[in-house]
Amino acid sequence: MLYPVMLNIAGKKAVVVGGGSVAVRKARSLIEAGALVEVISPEIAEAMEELLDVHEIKWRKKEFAPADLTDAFIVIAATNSQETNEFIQRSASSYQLVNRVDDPKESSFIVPASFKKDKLCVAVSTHGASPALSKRIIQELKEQFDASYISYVTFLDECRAAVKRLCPDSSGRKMMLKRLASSAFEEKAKAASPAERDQLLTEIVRDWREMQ
Ligand SMILES: C[C@@]1(CC(=O)O)C2=NC(=C\c3[nH]c(c(CCC(=O)O)c3CC(=O)O)Cc3[nH]c(c(CC(=O)O)c3CCC(=O)O)/C=C3\N/C(=C\2)[C@@H](CCC(=O)O)[C@]3(C)CC(=O)O)/[C@H]1CCC(=O)O
Ligand SMILES: NC(=O)c1ccc[n+]([C@@H]2O[C@H](COP(=O)([O-])OP(=O)(O)OC[C@H]3O[C@@H](n4cnc5c(N)ncnc54)[C@H](O)[C@@H]3O)[C@@H](O)[C@H]2O)c1
Repeated sequence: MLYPVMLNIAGKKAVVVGGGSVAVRKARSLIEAGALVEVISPEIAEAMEELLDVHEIKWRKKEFAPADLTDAFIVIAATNSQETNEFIQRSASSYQLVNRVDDPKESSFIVPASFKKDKLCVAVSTHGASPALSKRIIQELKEQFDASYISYVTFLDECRAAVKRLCPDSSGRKMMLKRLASSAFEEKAKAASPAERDQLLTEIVRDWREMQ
């Protein structure tokens, strides 16, 4: 069983070895997360050239060598050669995170299918059993999270900051935060205007104060 996490890789060096369609997909998501991406490959696909045109990423036009991994936080072994991918993995230090796109069992992490919009991220993995199914599950889940849902999540972020500021005791905070996350509150918040939303938060804080 793998351990699911949300990694902060902003400003960290990410080395993608290979320049084919799989490398492109991984490079794109690393860029979105703010990593400093370096692509190592003698050849790159057109879609990778397009990424190079619009983003601050480096392309080292060469075959992989262990020195390419210096200072890398994350490594993606995405060549079409099993031997090379294995060599990349063996060349990494134990503290570097390595994803081998051809071998989930030997990877220190695998990449889930995901949907990200503002504060909401939904990720699905089948532990490599069926990446195509992970992708389909995400496409189906995506339907549930329309613009009103995303703005509700953004509102919850503001509410959380307000509740932490206003309420010093942890059980009161927990009570309010659970109420904000309830489906009843979600329905009200999604239908409300910004001014009405502020009023909804005020009511929750008022109810808590009355209980004191
Ligand atoms: C989710 C997604 C994220 C991403 O890559 O960004 C992702 N693969 C995606 C798509 C996809 N990959 C493949 C197909 C063809 C259909 C099929 O095989 O099902 C499709 C579907 C398509 O392309 O439509 C083929 C494939 N994938 C792997 C192998 C090697 C092997 O199994 O050994 C082979 C066989 C190669 C061969 O045939 O030899 C391995 C992995 N792929 C993973 C992730 C990790 C496990 C995720 C999980 O736990 O579910 C893991 C283990 C490692 C990793 O890459 O991290 C991304 C969807 C992005 C999106 O939503 O658009
Ligand atoms: N994880 C996934 O989601 C997934 C999906 C499909 C396929 N795969 C696996 O990923 C592999 C790559 O798929 P692809 O479609 O991107 O392949 P591809 O053939 O399009 O690209 C391979 C890339 O690796 C580069 N390369 C080869 N040897 C190299 C070396 N020694 N050093 C640096 N770069 C080197 C090539 O220049 C090329 O850019 C497949 O062979 C398959 O095993 C994984």
